[in-house]
Amino acid sequence: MDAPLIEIKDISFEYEETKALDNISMKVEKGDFLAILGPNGSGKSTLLKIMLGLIKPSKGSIKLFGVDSKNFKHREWIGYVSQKSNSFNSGFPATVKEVVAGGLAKKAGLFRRLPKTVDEDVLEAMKSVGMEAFLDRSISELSGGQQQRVFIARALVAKPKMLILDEPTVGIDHQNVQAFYDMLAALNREKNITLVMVTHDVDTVTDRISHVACLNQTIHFHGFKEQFQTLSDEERASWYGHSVRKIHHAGGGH
Ligand SMILES: Nc1ncnc2c1ncn2[C@@H]1O[C@H](COP(=O)(O)OP(=O)(O)OP(=O)(O)O)[C@@H](O)[C@H]1O
Repeated sequence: MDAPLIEIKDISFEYEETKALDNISMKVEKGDFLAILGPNGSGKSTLLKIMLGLIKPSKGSIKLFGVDSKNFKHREWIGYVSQKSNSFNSGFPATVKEVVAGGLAKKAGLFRRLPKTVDEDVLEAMKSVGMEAFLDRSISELSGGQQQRVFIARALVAKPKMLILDEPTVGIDHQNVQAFYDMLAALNREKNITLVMVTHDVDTVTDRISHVACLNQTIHFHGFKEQFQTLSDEERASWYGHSVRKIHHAGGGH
């Protein structure tokens, strides 16, 4: 069996006085579509940053693709779409094609030039997110949801094995959120890309994902979504201090 793509063991992290993560252990296996749920300030973004190697835990260890994160050499296997990527300066002059090709920069740095297949790679990435008709448009002309798809294509163009997404549906209206999650589910199923996603859209995502992790400083639940669906509202509320559903609705502006 393949090693887990992410294996976190007994990790803690503090920002000066604030304890953000307390003794977290979890695994992400190849093919998982994991939603990480939790209220504001529960450590979700911090956990993603640790997975990405952007910050180091104060305690514990992390393995990526079976290798200690300190020795892991294939950062291009892990694509990242950050929370802020779609809050784009509307005057930004780049075309969609240029933005997506920019996702090859990490690889290009390695080989000092873009691969000859750049146009094909960009087209393939754009097809995966259903946006091939928009290649020559200016990025600033697109809607929030369309821009978010372009940023996913930008992460996909480097052909990652896994994508980490921090609240990817912020700025996307409710109707388009459904189609957006369908697109992610297709990437997971058809392209076999493992997905780890922070989200507040509990009700909308549960049909598409395979696993759920509930975080509030520590992991209160991590398992198949079918197990998550059998938990009572009281049980979920006891981890959060208030109900997960309430978080979903109250989080509309988040
Ligand atoms: N750079 C920082 N300096 C100090 N404290 C921080 C910093 N970043 C986050 N924190 C604190 O660490 C805790 C966890 O923050 P984190 O951003 O990981 O939560 P989150 O679950 O992603 O929240 P949200 O849903 O609001 O995005 C919070 O108490 C937050 O205030």
